[in-house]
Amino acid sequence: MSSNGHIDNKDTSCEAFCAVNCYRWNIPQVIIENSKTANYAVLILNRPISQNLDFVTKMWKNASVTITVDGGTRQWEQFLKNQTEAVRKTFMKPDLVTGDFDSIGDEVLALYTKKGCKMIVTPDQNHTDFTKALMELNIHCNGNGIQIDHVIAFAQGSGRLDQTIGNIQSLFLARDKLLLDPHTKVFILSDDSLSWLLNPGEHTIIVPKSTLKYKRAWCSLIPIGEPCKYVTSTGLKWNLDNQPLQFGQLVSTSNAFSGSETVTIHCSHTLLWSMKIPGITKS
Ligand SMILES: Cc1ncc(C[n+]2csc(CCOP(=O)(O)OP(=O)(O)O)c2C)c(N)n1
Ligand SMILES: O=c1ccn([C@@H]2O[C@H](COP(=O)(O)O)[C@@H](O)[C@H]2O)c(=O)[nH]1
Repeated sequence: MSSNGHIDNKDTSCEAFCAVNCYRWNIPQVIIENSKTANYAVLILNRPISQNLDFVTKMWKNASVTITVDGGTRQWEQFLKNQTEAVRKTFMKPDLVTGDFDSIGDEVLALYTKKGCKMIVTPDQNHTDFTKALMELNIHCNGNGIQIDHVIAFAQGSGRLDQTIGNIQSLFLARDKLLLDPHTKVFILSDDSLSWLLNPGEHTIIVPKSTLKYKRAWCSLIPIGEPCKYVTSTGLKWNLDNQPLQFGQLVSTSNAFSGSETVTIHCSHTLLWSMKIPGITKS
């Protein structure tokens, strides 16, 4: 085992990582009951917002910190434009607007500056605007005594593939470069897909009832960046039993739920987990 408590890639025995990292992912709390039980930040990345008004309103209003990221500010403005005056008034301005401001557009830049938003220019061209927004979120939280349990980044799988992959890189950077407090978890929400990294270790995922009820609810386990030598799962339609996941070999896409309220995953290396959250998009 490495000094930071993670499993070395060379350490291949299943038993070696059993006692190391245990995680419980209460997804109903993250996505459905957030107002009561969690402190979180919302980030709007530069993709059209496809979730329904009720969901977006709830997520935004109950967030401890809200950030629109560069062209994400334009997307937010577009989302508001499509709402009634009454709805528009209920949305406060974002706490921060960040980015290198190459895609926010002059008009929206001027509008949000005039609204009195805190505009933070992040010109560094070695990191994406998403990654830099996470860094600014950390500075904001530290400076204002805010503790957040998780971050929900509104994104989409559509659009530029390099940006979609870059967003997954941001998940790795947040974890490996400690961009945020280590207990703060980062989720990407694309339409009705929620995705996050599973560290090497044991995971229990509490599955929302809406997902269990939904006939075609899917989930996936993707070995991003490196093969995952051992994966054992319960609660899935196609469970893994101490099996490897690796591109060119086996990758668990289009998996499904068995009906159990919890899924357990025991993995030797990092996996990207994605799952369907029904009822949060417009259609
Ligand atoms: C090896 C390497 N490849 C590529 C880049 C270029 N690069 C990486 S992140 C980044 C900023 C991207 O900004 P963002 O606003 O997130 O995306 P954009 O819409 O401008 O492409 C740039 C230019 C780099 N600095 N180093
Ligand atoms: O196709 C896309 C484009 C962008 N993103 C995410 O949004 C931020 C900000 O993008 P800008 O183009 O600078 O406005 C970017 O860092 C990506 O995280 C995306 O996901 N897909």
